[in-house]
Amino acid sequence: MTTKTVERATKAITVFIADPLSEDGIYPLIHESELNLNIIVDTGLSQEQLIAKIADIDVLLVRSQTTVTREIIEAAKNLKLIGRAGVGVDNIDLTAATEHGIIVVNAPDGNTNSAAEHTIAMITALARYIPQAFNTLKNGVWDRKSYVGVELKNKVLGVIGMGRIGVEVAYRAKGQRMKVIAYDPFLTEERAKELGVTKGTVDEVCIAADFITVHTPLLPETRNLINKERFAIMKDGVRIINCARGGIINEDDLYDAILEKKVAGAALDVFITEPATDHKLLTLSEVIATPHLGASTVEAQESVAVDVSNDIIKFFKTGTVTNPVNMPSISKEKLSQIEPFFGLVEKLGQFLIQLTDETVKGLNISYAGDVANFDVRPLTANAIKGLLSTNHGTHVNNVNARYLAERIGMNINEHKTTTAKGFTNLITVEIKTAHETHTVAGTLLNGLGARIVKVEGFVVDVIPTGNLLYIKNTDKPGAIGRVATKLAEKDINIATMQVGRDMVGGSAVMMLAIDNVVTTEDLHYVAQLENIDEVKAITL
Ligand SMILES: NC(=O)C1=CN([C@@H]2O[C@H](COP(=O)(O)OP(=O)(O)OC[C@H]3O[C@@H](n4cnc5c(N)ncnc54)[C@H](O)[C@@H]3O)[C@@H](O)[C@H]2O)C=CC1
Ligand SMILES: O=C(O)C(=O)COP(=O)(O)O
Repeated sequence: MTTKTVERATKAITVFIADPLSEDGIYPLIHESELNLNIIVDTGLSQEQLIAKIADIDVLLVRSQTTVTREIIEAAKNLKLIGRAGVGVDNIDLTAATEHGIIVVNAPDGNTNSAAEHTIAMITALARYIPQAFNTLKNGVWDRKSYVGVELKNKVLGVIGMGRIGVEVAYRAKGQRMKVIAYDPFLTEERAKELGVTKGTVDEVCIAADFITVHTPLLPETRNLINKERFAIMKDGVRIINCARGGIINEDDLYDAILEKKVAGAALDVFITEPATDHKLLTLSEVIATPHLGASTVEAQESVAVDVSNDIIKFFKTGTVTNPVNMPSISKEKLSQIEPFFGLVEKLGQFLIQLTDETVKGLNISYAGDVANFDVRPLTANAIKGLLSTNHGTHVNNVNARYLAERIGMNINEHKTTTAKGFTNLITVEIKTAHETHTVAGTLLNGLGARIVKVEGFVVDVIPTGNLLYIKNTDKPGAIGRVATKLAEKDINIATMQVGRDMVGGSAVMMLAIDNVVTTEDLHYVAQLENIDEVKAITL
């Protein structure tokens, strides 16, 4: 006997790098041997040029230069993942990405030190007029009079946004013997104490600080956070630093505040529109600036590129990522706890949607028993995926399931309880439409896999796979026989049959596993039988 080896060519995964990334940082991609990666580096493209090139790409990798618009996302028909080698994702249309089921990942830790160090450099340069003095000297003028600065020691630094970078800036400022007052919605008194900073509101920070630095993302709530009204309550001669995002500080109001001498100086690394070469703030001698260099160090660039490259590889190998932006972040350990339930919840969703012809308005999902101890958000997403994929097709995935459901007005509730009515785990999903409510419950049986154990409140034991018939009937003698006979007449073979009832002579259900797909005509045929109330075909 001869053995023939059939080599199956894996389809190449095209990774398109649209902004300059560290070559050393992308070595995980370059040296990846199991995945068939096709890496294209093409930077500095206009929107139109990028749109023309990305129809078939699987992964788009960017920094802050490329704005990933809805048009780009829609033009990239195969796009599965957008990687941001850095923190801020305000240049990516997250709504469009989520809507299209595209996962967005970033690299939140890799440039923290560099951004914090740059901020401290900017504070020092601002306090001592280093760029202005250097410029004068370069022009041949030895001017010691115009550049009398201020010390940092004992000055108050106001930090708005105490995340990764804000905290690192606060640490370093304390090294300069500055006093730090900080605001962050998540900063507790205990944490502030631990960090050795005073906790204040945004206004309290503005009132108390000699230097104010912002370290928040650009969000609707943080846009124009520092504006005319806030400048008005600041100390005269306050100095402002923005190494986070253009727009957190209102640029027009800052310009006016500098002209009015309210603000003694500003250090800016970021602008609302970048590149910002022709900006009115740059005409002011009180303003020093860098062209978005906060993360531009060898170390940060290598680190963020490694992180995002590793996440791309992880995604294509395991379907999970470490730094998701548009889906719940969940650790590997936590994911492995819920992994066995993924298939079950999806089937429960698929089952329910086939019980109704109406639009689903609400979904209640209850986790009982051991499963209630876990982070179940991805399971709920999978149940929704099961529910929606029947009508929305294959583009529903874990990334966009909840978004799509909420967009069509579905109200989603999760409930957890430790008591599981005799089961180790029990997941019950209920859907509500304008006129109907349907429920199904399932469990994982030790060694036997997934089972549907309740349908519309009736106890059953069904393997959730293949072609099923759900029949609701009145509990009268002969119903089962008549159904079996009719199906036989249509040449439909019954593989298994489960029956359940609420009480003798009351409502009853039959759950049949059948070998064929039934037609609408077959369903009508069975539905017309005596004492049969409802017949639904369910394919799982
Ligand atoms: N200039 C540059 O090259 C770089 C800029 N950045 C930017 O720096 C900023 C901070 O980055 P990270 O510290 O890594 O992010 P992070 O996510 O660790 O921290 C952001 C903090 O802002 C807080 N926050 C959210 N809304 C707020 C509000 N309304 N008021 C006050 N605080 C609020 C959050 O609670 C969080 O603690 C981001 O905008 C990021 O894009 C980051 C790296 C380099
Ligand atoms: O990580 C961030 O948020 C940054 O602003 C860094 O941007 P960059 O990657 O240097 O274009």
